[in-house]
Amino acid sequence: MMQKLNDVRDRLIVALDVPTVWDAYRLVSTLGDGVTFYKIGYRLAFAGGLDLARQLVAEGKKVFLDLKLHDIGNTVTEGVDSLTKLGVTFLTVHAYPQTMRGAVEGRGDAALKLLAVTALTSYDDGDLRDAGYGLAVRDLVRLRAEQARTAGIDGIVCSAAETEIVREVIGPDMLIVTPGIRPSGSAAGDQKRTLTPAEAIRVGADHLVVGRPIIRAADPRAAAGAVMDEIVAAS
Ligand SMILES: O=c1ccn([C@@H]2O[C@H](COP(=O)(O)O)[C@@H](O)[C@H]2O)c(=O)[nH]1
Repeated sequence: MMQKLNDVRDRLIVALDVPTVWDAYRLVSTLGDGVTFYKIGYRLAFAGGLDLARQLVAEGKKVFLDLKLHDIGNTVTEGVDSLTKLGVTFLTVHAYPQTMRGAVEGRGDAALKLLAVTALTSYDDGDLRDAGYGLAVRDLVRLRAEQARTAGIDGIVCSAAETEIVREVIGPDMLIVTPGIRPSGSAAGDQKRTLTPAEAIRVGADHLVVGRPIIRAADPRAAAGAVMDEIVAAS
């Protein structure tokens, strides 16, 4: 059985979607000990974020590398093998069967947990149709969750709105990580499938990813504290 993270603070993952490593450090220092888990995505990864990932790990933080890898199986295998050396906790790949099998092979025995991105939380059924898919979001998420479990992936990225159907498919041990979290009253921005922190915890999400509602808040530390209070109260 997979060991799930058990410090309640680890349930909140703050997306470091800032332009520079310097901005990221400033944010990490502002947020302090209340935030233990950070996500590095495209913006920072392409601006020195991989070295930052190593550094944050050395300082005792957990890091989620949200690179959403997708390529031919062999290239994914080799890329994931390189990333196992960083010491990060999570890495995303797109939930295509070849990609997921390649990622599992590249991860080998390393501690890195692989998460499969099912359907981006900025997509609704119309966006999937535009992209050439014949399935509604919920059906695609269900199918990809089944394929992820078969491939040996450790967790699923989906909207918290799909947590219950995903849990039915993957069982109790795999992780469910949910972006598209919006505290009530905060702007959705480009996110289309959103839930509040309390709702996401109540339906069974393991980790909530929050970016703009915290990092663009006038007081990011207070915003993160409010999300954490909701998580604790709903847990
Ligand atoms: O389906 C997905 C997969 C990843 N993300 C990432 O999560 C954060 C969300 O940031 P917000 O500012 O809270 O919207 C962002 O880094 C995305 O790249 C996602 O939103 N949806």
